[in-house]
Amino acid sequence: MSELFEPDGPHDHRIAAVAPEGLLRDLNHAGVLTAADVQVATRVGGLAVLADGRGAEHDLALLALALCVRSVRGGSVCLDLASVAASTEVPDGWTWPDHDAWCAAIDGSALVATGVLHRAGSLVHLDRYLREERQVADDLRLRERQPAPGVDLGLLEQGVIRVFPAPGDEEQRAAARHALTHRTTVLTGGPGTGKTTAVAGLLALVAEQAEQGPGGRPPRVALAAPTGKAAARLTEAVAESARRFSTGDQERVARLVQGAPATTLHRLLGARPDSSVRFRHHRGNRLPHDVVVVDEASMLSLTLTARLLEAVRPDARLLLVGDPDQLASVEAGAVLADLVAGFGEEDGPVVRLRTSHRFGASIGTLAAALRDGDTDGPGDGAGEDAGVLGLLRGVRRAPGSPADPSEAVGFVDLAEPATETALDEALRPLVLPMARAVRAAALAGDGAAALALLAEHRLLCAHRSGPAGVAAQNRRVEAWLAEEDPGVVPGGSYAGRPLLVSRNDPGLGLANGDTGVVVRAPDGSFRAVFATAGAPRELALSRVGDVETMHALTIHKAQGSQAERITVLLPGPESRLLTRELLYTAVTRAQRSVCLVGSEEAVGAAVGRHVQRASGLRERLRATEGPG
Ligand SMILES: Nc1ncnc2c1ncn2[C@@H]1O[C@H](COP(=O)(O)OP(=O)(O)OP(=O)(O)O)[C@@H](O)[C@H]1O
Repeated sequence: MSELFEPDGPHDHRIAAVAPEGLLRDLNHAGVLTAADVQVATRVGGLAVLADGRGAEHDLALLALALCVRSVRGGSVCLDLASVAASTEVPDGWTWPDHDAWCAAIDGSALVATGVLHRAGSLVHLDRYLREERQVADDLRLRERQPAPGVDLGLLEQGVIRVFPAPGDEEQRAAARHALTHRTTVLTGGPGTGKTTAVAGLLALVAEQAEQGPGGRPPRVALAAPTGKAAARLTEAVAESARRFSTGDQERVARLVQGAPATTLHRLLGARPDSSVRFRHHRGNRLPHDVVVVDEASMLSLTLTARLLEAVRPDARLLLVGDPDQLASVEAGAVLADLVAGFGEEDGPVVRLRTSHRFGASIGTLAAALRDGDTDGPGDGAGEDAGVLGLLRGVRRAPGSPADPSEAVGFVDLAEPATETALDEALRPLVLPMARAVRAAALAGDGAAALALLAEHRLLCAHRSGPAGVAAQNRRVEAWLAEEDPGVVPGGSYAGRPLLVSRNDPGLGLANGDTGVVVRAPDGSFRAVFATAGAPRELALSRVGDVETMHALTIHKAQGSQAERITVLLPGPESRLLTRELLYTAVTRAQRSVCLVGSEEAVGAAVGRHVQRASGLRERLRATEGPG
């Protein structure tokens, strides 16, 4: 979903200076198309006409091209002519072209003749995305047709029962059997359903099989994730999950992980300084690994998936792990959700874990209601089947009530629009005690304690700016701290200032998304201590470059991380960032309790706004032979 903008006036930079009269200009002035969308469409349209040698380009074809560019900007892989009308707000009096006339104009255009656009049914693709979509579907289908990897089935069965012995481990046993006996496994499940534990078990079983193989050579394993933070967490989480296993299996996992700690997918594929979409590993120079595991696969874009599939050896095992209901990649594509929908859950590579081993029932119930998009529930809004609002009404707290760690879900219901006073009153008891405790530990010079306290609570916002955004909450918490303690300088650095790393810095050993805190050293100077994989990392403040204050952070940045207690501050219902996926991702960051702060209207708006990313991938995967 692309965001609309409200032009400030005729000189707004998003208004195209030279848009010719007609459809494009109308939609640009209405804030549907940006100047860039219009300029790309008119420039490329002009070039296509020149190459094609016929007359001027048809307005309707240019409109499709501009909307394709807009769709990609909003995360879709293509434009869906059938749904664009329903999902796009247009000015009064605007009418969408007739579907058949639009298709005919596109088909007869120079844009199609020169291969810029491709139409199949109601989907219109830009060339690059069509090629990537076809490649992903073809590579996956080819992998499905490969002979199953050779395994000793007797040894596998013994191993599966040893690693996952309990009756409650059945889903993980099935996942491990699938992953060992297939080239491709798409392992999905909500938070805490034991995906990481299943990965750890799979590694133990692959290692055991290799011990019996020729030469006993250990398998070459790559663990990767789309972001540095998720990769660092994966290394730790796999080792941590293996603690459930016998000593022998723990050692198997430890040997594999120590030899190859998780890395970002970009680094695994071999990032090149000259290109962000081409890598050192590709079809002609495959990755050497026997097993490639990609975690947080909901964040995979179509382009990165295409590059991954062409780099993995055809006979290697590939395991994509993630929760398809979470926010998708910032770039175009919702590949994991497409794989789940396209392959279905029977007989294909998709294996789903359903039982949550982490939450108390209520966070799980709220997450499930959000996933199903159930606002009010089928009944009277109470009891087991209640929808999201029914559940929240049952746990409503008065603004100003303190955090209650015994309650897994809470809801502070604010009238719309929330005033500054109401926000202050609601947030203060939920956020300030922890900020104070972090400051006290930091003043005492206890970096480890300050980091541990910081990890207990996160305040999450949808937006960076605006009254319910991250920047305003950072200012709010700093003002509270400064009121009671003049040592806190709002906007400056002070003991207890929470930090969020905003750029990878391999030189300092910091990854984008790492968290830290400023502490007072024994000599009175300030130092920054970061929670990185392994031991905390302490640095002089002067060496730390790209960091932000983190009394609050965006839900997008929190994806892939967790905290004991989460407070979610909802923006007003009009916010177009507010979607079901966003709220689901926020709620599922909580390990013990979550409190939503906002209006019922905002909750309703989030549940009702389901991100639909247009893509042809699921249809391609459903078809035995792709649609071409
Ligand atoms: N079969 C099981 N029985 C009981 N507890 C389990 C089982 N599998 C995993 N757990 C525990 O449940 C918790 C969540 O497991 P795990 O981290 O593997 O889930 P996940 O799906 O990877 O979660 P995330 O949402 O963090 O990706 C962990 O504390 C783990 O030890």
